[in-house]
Amino acid sequence: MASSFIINSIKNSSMNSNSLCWKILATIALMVLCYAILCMSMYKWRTRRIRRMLNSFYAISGLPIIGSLYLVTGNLRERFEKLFVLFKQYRDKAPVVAWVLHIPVVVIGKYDHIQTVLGKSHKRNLFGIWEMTFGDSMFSLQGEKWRKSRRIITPAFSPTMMQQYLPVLNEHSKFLTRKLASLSDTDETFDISHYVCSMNLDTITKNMTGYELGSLKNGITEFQTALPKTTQMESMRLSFPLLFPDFMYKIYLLISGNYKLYETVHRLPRQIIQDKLSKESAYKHEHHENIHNSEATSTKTLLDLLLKAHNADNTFTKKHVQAEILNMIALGFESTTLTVSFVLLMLAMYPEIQKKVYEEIRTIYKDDDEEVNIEDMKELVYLEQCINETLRKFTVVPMTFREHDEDIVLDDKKVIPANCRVLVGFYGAHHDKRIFPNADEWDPEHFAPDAIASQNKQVFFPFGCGIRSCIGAKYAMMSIKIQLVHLLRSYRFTTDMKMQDIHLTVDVALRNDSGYWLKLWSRKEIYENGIKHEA
Ligand code: HEM
Repeated sequence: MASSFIINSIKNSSMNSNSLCWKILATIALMVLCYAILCMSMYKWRTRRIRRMLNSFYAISGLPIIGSLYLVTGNLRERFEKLFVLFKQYRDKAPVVAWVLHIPVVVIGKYDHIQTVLGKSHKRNLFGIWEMTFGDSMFSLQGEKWRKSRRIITPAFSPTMMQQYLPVLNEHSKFLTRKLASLSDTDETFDISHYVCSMNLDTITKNMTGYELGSLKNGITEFQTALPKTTQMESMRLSFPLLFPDFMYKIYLLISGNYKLYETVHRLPRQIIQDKLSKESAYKHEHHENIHNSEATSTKTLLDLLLKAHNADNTFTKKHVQAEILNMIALGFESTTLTVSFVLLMLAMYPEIQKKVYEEIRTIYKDDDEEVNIEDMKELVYLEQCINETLRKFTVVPMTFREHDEDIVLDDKKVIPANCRVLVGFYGAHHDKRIFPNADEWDPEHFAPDAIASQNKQVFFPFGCGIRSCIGAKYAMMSIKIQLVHLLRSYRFTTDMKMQDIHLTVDVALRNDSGYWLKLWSRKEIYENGIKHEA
């Protein structure tokens, strides 16, 4: 009797506490909903001019609260496929309006609109995405702060500095070529991007900071594994409106245990700076001289420029230096890795074109060990056509966002209102058949000298355009060419992959979800042993 009384009271009290819990949760949910509705109404009121002006634009359908995001749900691969279908569907109607939650976004994809918008715009607005990765760097900053960073960093890409980068690029490319020898002349396929990735990470780190990472020699670093995960997570954020506010995203990271990925990513620039400062202090100690006059601090790398700026101006903090180093390494190594991997995959799929590239390389370089320099590179016209075609077909940075302080009149008299976000679709412009007749194929003839001469306008934006275009464009092209010359003059690449095996995904960059699976055949071996595999 007593025990059943106790059990009943426990049951009652747990039912009571359960229902109390539910009541509290329901009240919180109601408050959150009311707050969201209030914010949205205020936002609508503030943006009434934008909405009125956008009435003349074709609008992609949107649902309450989530807007048009329901059209591009799924994993990154599914999202890109859906985006591509949407792009085809709305291509001729562009510019169109889509809705990210309740926020209107004008989507443009025609080359003349891109030129107009990027020519006038200084402000990249990515909905706060990637800010946790790239923080206070030039990539995320706006206005005067961005201008200051860009001013400090620009000299790192001067002609003199570009000359200085050549030895490391040549040396690392030779090392990669030697390393691949163990994989050559067997029928086994391997994903070339893993090797190219390590090499590019080592190269950009060494050239920008003087730091030896040694990931190609010693194996993949934790930075290399963590970085793509953070950028992918941040891209997925766009599909989950609940994760838009930074504090919600941080809670998610803490609960899922992914916060440590960010710690790993941010550890590398800290370590590089620490290493540099320790070396400087050891040098100073040893030579008893003012470090600022010493050889050890003469401007050799981007890191030297950044530390100099930091010493001269305390508003340019150590945090800024760290962010800029991370930004350069991250943006630099991923984009060049993807381009080199895609070019090799395409050349493996098109042996006739590979043969033509090889012959061009051989007319300039007779010896396998010859260094590649800036003057020779100008003669690699056909190789450059192949690189450009790859950057067109697989636009590594397929889109960006802008926001303007003033109205922008597009050529056909449509006006994008001030303070309205714009999604700039480079990928769309690169797949316009009026400009690139064979747009769905990989066809280097799109960039043949005659074809380019007939286009007296800018229609190709691999590195963006305007004031916020890629600061590393020249470095990237130089690095890509040097790697390809070293690899292609030593090996012939083949693949079992077909175009239909390529499945694109997009986070901060466009990549092939199914990898870059190649076989390679040593050219010397073919030459010496009689023609086993015709080059
Ligand atoms: C194939 C290689 C590369 C491609 C396709 C590429 C593409 C781009 C594009 C399209 C933009 C402009 C985005 C926008 O307008 O919003 C950009 C910006 C940028 N890129 Fe690259 N990039 C490459 C290599 C590099 C390298 C090697 C570095 C550094 C060494 C670099 C550093 C940057 C930085 C810092 C920005 C931001 C510039 C600013 O906001 O002022 N990129 N890149």
